[in-house]
Amino acid sequence: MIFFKSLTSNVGRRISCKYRWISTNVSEIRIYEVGPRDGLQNEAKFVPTDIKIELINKLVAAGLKHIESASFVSPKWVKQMSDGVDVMKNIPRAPGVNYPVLVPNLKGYETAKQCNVEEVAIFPAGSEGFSKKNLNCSVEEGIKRFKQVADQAIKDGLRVRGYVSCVVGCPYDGPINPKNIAKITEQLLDMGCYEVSLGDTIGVGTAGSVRRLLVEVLAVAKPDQLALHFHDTYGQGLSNLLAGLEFGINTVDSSISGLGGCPYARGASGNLATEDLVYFLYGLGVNTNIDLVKLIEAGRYISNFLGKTTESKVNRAISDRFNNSKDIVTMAACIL
Ligand SMILES: CC(C)(COP(=O)([O-])OP(=O)([O-])OC[C@H]1O[C@@H](n2cnc3c(N)ncnc32)[C@H](O)[C@@H]1OP(=O)([O-])[O-])[C@@H](O)C(=O)NCCC(=O)NCCSC(=O)C[C@@](C)(O)CC(=O)[O-]
Repeated sequence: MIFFKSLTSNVGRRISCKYRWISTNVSEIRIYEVGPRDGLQNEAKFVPTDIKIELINKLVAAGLKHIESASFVSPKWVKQMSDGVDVMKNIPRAPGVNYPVLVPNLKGYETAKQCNVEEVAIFPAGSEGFSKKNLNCSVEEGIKRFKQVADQAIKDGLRVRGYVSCVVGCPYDGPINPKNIAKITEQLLDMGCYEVSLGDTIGVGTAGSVRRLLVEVLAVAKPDQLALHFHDTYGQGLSNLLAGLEFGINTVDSSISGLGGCPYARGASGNLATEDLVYFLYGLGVNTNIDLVKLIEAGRYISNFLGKTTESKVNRAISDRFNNSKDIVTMAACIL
């Protein structure tokens, strides 16, 4: 804890010279797990509903409190998410756990409402090219459509989270001007989103481009209204995260086993792995209240089902060397 505080304040001082920004202390991080949605939506092999539910239960058992569990998008667009209703109706909802879902329009919202969700996420794009490919509309049309969803959800007493995707780069339009992202962030906050998650959808960001982005976005939002959502395509996820933490942002999206990617974002790969994030935060002395051993088991569960090697380096390092859970406990205890 002390080390982390001194790290943030030192880096904060450096940033304040260049960007006139004063860092806040971040001693607790809120993790927003996106594995069951962002993680699975790009998987070619259909994951049966009971496996999705078991994955969510394992993530709850590991201590995660915010788990994006499904999306109610068009099944013609993303077949993997077509069983969202069954997932949401059959998850045993644990007290104190938030199970948000992603919705693209009022039709998806109505389905979400029937499933008794407490939070929905809306997701305009940060670029015209990606908006067209992912939502079949312009950025402006997308904003109008999402405002209808936000208005209705707020009227119904639900929480609304916003995403902006392609915040650094777009596979169709190239580099993105941070001012455009700040404008969309402001529009989402004006609609009533309690938080806006900044998505580096194709994982091209670096600590430098993330800092430039945050300087603009933090002109319209407070750090506690933002979340960081990094894909790890170029291996920059953790360094980008550190750049974001320096600005006092304390909500981070991640995906179990580093699963993830968007079917409509060419070149997108997995999200920052939750196991790597938790290990990294433990190292900084930041409180996560997550059981790393149970998290590793959840990652192994879904990777085994998919027949894939985990994308989490932490999970791989531990799983490669130790094959039974007693050894994993020993190893984890040594690391921490
Ligand atoms: C927005 C649409 C629907 C427009 O798609 P469209 O084809 O323009 O819409 P439409 O209104 O013409 O509808 C086409 C058909 O889909 C149906 N439909 C329409 N809406 C729904 C719905 N909600 N639920 C169920 N069905 C729906 C509708 O009823 C119709 O069925 P038909 O009459 O042909 O039988 C489509 O483009 C879509 O679903 N896009 C979502 C794509 C997606 O899920 N992408 C991945 C998530 S975004 C992401 O991963 C990035 C993020 C958030 O993680 C951040 C980051 O990583 O950086």
